[in-house]
Amino acid sequence: MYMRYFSRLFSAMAGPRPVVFSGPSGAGKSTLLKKLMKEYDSVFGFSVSHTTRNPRPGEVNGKDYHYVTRDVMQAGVANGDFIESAEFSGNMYGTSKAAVQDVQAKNLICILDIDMQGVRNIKKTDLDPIYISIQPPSMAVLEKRLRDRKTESEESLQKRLRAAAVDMEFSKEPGVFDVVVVNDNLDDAYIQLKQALLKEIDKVKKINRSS
Ligand SMILES: Nc1nc2c(ncn2[C@@H]2O[C@H](COP(=O)(O)OP(=O)(O)O)[C@@H](O)[C@H]2O)c(=O)[nH]1
Ligand SMILES: Nc1ncnc2c1ncn2[C@@H]1O[C@H](COP(=O)(O)OP(=O)(O)O)[C@@H](O)[C@H]1O
Repeated sequence: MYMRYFSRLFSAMAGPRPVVFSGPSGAGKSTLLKKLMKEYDSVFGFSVSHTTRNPRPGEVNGKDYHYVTRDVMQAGVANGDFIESAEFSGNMYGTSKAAVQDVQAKNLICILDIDMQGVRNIKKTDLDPIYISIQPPSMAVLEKRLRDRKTESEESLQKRLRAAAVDMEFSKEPGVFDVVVVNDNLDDAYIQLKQALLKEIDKVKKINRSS
């Protein structure tokens, strides 16, 4: 009870509550969070994860991810530099302590885009974020979006679809997510997302106005 109170108090002192975005690969997390960060650029900051996967065309090192080798990533994890890390579709991904601290130091709402293992692990920390799951309307739509995105090999696509089926079930577990947004029509999904975050957005705007 007291521990919970103090961890809340400390996270309040550290700045606004972070937001976790999770959901299947191809559900639309990047699309939605980029829209959000564009509209509210002085409110949200992105936690730049590390990954061992190769950059896609258009992705920028240090902005979308920190692209590193497995050796570098494993050394960082062993050194305690990461809040959480996971293996997804044959690659390592992880949130460094520095990634979150960089955003919180600017008094911005820190956005984490992480898979379901990341969600489970973040729940064991005192980060206390708002958990949002972005889900596709169906498996068929998800597959079409992933194919149309043209970023994955057939093997990678199949791995992502297998993980997606597990993720869709996970999102239904009671008490895991604060909000589940089904991304069918993009504009509707975006409105739902904004609705879920409005209170936190207003808080940050107020704090930043008065400082
Ligand atoms: N646990 C964890 N998952 C991450 C992290 N960064 C990205 N992911 C997840 O890794 C998965 C694959 O990401 P990515 O390769 O960018 O593919 P995409 O989701 O299809 O664009 C997605 O589910 C991301 O949410 C991280 O730092 N930690
Ligand atoms: N509501 C939507 N309707 C149609 N296409 C969408 C919608 N949301 C996202 N997309 C497209 O689907 C693909 C996957 O979205 P993306 O944001 O990359 O997903 P994620 O980050 O969850 O892997 C992208 O090509 C994106 O442009």
